[in-house]
Amino acid sequence: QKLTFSLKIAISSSLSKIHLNVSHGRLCASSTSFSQRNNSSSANLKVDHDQTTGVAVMHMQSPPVNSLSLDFLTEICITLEKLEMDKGCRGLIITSSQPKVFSAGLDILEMYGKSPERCGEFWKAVQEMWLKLYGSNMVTIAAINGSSPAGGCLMSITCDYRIMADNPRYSIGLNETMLGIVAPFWFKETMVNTVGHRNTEISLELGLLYKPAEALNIGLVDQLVPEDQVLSAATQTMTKWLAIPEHARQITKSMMRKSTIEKLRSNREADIQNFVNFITKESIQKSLRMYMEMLKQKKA
Ligand SMILES: CCCCCCCCC/C=C/C(=O)SCCNC(=O)CCNC(=O)[C@H](O)C(C)(C)COP(=O)(O)OP(=O)(O)OC[C@H]1O[C@@H](n2cnc3c(N)ncnc32)[C@H](O)[C@@H]1OP(=O)(O)O
Repeated sequence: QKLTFSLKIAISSSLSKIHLNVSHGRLCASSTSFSQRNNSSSANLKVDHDQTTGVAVMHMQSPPVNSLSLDFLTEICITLEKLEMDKGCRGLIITSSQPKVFSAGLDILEMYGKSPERCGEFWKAVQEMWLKLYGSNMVTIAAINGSSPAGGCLMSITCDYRIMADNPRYSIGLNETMLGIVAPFWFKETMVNTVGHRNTEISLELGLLYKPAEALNIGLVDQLVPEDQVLSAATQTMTKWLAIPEHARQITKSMMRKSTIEKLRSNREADIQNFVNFITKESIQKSLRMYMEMLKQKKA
């Protein structure tokens, strides 16, 4: 068996000591005296990358509700690509900086009144985000510190592990049918891979949104913690996951997810066409309009 050693030397003028150590088959160079942070921000994302632990925390900060617009999805994909390529990043925690909401899911305005070309571009970006996250070599943890409907739930279940704030005002689930739309096969399969066929069937047909305790009960999330401990619990869990021999964990993850990923990879164009045909239908546009009106009325 071939062992791959990656020599990670973080060069910084402020660091005088670099120590070599071997950890789970990885030869690492790390500082023992300082924690090196590499923080970056784009318009709607803040990434704190701790070079010492190899863990990046991606804070979504797209007001008001982190809805996934084409621009926001593009930003997320670029960030994921950079982190994936960075040998110094082994773990990713995704969380929200917006109060009460992890992500409201796909931006409904991207699916309403838009040209077929634009809808196609949007859907390609949704696919891209899913492919990058579900197929990531990094350990990925969703620190769900607010509501997480539809695409927000999808984002969460693409991660390896989910920790949710134990606040009954929050909910999570694939509620697409409540909008009069249908969760595509790869949303469905990610859900099946998480909570099993029967739970998915009930959940998707009824468009259920689960309170944290219910979500824990069906295995949609893995752990509930008090709201102010979501990030610290995610960091603790990350340490445990990163202690597993890396190549073995990565191959196992790939084995578990490969067939679902391949199904989309080999059908991307058809899936885009399917989405565009579906979403531009007059009846579907009407359902989306009614749903948006309902959201506004709820507010009034
Ligand atoms: C065959 C298969 C083919 C393929 C078939 C097609 C497949 C498509 C798959 C779709 C996947 C999706 O994710 S569809 C998206 C589903 N998402 C949802 O149902 C979530 C809807 N939102 C909510 O429930 C709530 O907003 C929630 C997130 C809990 C936050 O509640 P709050 O009270 O804090 O905030 P609100 O006042 O409701 O919202 C603040 C503002 O944000 C707006 N807003 C909220 N969610 C939004 C969203 N997703 N997109 C845009 N805008 C949104 C509201 O309208 C408000 O706008 P102003 O009034 O202007 O301030």
